[in-house]
Amino acid sequence: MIRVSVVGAKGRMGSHVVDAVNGAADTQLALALDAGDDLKAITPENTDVVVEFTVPAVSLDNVLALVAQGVDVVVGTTGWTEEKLARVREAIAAGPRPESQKVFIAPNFAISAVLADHFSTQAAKYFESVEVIELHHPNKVDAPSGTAIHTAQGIAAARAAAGLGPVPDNTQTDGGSRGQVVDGIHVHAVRLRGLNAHEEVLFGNAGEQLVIRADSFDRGSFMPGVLLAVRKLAGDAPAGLTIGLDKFLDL
Ligand SMILES: NC(=O)C1=CN([C@@H]2O[C@H](COP(=O)(O)OP(=O)(O)OC[C@H]3O[C@@H](n4cnc5c(N)ncnc54)[C@H](O)[C@@H]3O)[C@@H](O)[C@H]2O)C=CC1
Ligand SMILES: O=C(O)C1=N[C@H](C(=O)O)C[C@H](O)C1
Repeated sequence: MIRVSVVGAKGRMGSHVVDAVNGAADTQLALALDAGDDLKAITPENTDVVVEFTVPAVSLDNVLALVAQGVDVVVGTTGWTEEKLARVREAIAAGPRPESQKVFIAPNFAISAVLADHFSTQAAKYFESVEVIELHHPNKVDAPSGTAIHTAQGIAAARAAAGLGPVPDNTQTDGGSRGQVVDGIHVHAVRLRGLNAHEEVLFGNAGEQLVIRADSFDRGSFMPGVLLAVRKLAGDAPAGLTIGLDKFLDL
């Protein structure tokens, strides 16, 4: 049995992870912690893998603490920047298990979103225009979504590798309607009661359009991906920091 501790266990995602861990035949819940609890309770003696779904403001500190305690971590929380990722790599190198420590961070665990991201990166070099729209429940604290940032970054990298220039845009005045620009790609965020997690990537050429869309209607859609990551970290995932569920899929 893989012993799994959950940090952020009372949250929307954390509570689903607790249920998923309790419901799977090969995992068992070790500790379920939330704000105010002492992370030091999680040790290699009681936990094989920690799953961390909290808030962007605290996730880095949680991961650094867990790495210092020598436990492997699956992270679903958003808000990761290159600077924060560098801090995690440094912590692994300076931690108690530099050769075997595993940390896995995924902007999205739903297969539909991972594939939409993957297909968007593939499509990127064939289109002059592209914009990303993400749509979420209004309780979400960050905008744009971590997934949308990741998608935009992947599209921008693919465009750069193909030698494409900037997307065409003759906007002369903008009060914010053109969205946030991530690596040159415009990203728009919608918050609407009734929605869960959705992303649409619009590609355009003269006379044609491609739309790639992923819809997660229920948080249960993230759980197979979370359990896959837990099993990979308890199994043959490489040591060090790994980013993106696509690394564990045969894409
Ligand atoms: N990677 C993925 O597939 C997905 C990622 N997310 C991301 O996961 C994160 C959490 O989302 P939700 O569960 O909807 O948020 P939420 O607000 O429902 O849950 C966050 C939980 O973290 C707890 N928390 C806050 N500070 C803490 C601390 N220092 N230590 C331990 N627990 C602490 C809160 O009390 C709360 O229970 C967000 O960043 C969200 O964007 C959400 C859905 C899917
Ligand atoms: O807060 C959410 O709900 C979600 N957050 C993640 C993100 O910001 O990309 C993943 C998914 O979109 C749901």
